[in-house]
Amino acid sequence: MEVNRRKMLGQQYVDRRREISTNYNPLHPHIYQLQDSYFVKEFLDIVNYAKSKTASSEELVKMMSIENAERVFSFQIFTKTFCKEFMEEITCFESTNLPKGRPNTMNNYGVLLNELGFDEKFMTPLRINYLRPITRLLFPDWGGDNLDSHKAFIVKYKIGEDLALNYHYDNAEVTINVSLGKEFTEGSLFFGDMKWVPVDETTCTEYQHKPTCAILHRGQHMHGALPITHGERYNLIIWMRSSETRNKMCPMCDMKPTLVKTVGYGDGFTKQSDVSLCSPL
Ligand SMILES: O=C(O)CCC(=O)C(=O)O
Ligand SMILES: [Fe+2]
Repeated sequence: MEVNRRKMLGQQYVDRRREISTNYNPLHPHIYQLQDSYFVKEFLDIVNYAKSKTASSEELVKMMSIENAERVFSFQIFTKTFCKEFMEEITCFESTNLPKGRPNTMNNYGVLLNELGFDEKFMTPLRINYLRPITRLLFPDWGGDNLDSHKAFIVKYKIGEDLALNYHYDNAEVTINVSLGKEFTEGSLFFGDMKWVPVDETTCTEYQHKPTCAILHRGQHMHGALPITHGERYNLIIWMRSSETRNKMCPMCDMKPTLVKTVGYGDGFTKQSDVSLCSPL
């Protein structure tokens, strides 16, 4: 039953990807290919430092903001121009009648970026060449040095549509969450504790997103998004996965996964494009 559902989801992805690549005319074709010029200098400095032979996590975090929640770090990543063009691209795609898979069962809006064609030349080099040197130092215990796949998507909150996101953990070892804009009030992220800590023993802290900035956290660190009270909020979310870590235990059901072949990265369980039978969010 679950195997068939998985196969059907895989086929739906292939069909949507084909239909979108045939019929969608990108508004800003250049942004589908990652370039250094999309990043602010401070972020490139962080990456260069992280790549250096003598880099240490202690020195690396001094180049970032350390947030109130444990092991949550923030830094500016993209330029304003890039964020604007990226959001214009998403808005342009949203306005079409082309098919759209939604990021997960918690979001009714938003866009899966692999369907739009952002994986090969944008998200994959971003993960390998820029983010992994950082996660290698900050999250070695969560497969930070071998995050070998990802699921990248846009979440969107707007008055009259989705306003907030329930308290949850991600189907990820490490998550990066980038605020793209547009203009919004409220809508802070809140962090509790790791998922195995009872809720009544948890104290939450808030983080107010700032457009162009990224927040990096462990996927199993419980969090949610408070309602926006005005405007529109778009965020780029990349759930980064380590097959080595999750092949031993599925982060969603805490059991050893049973694998079934799929297309694309699936849920990131092996390097051979297989997917677990565990249900994602
Ligand atoms: O809305 C946000 O900033 C958080 C989104 C999130 O946590 C998720 O999609 O997993
Ligand atoms: Fe999340």
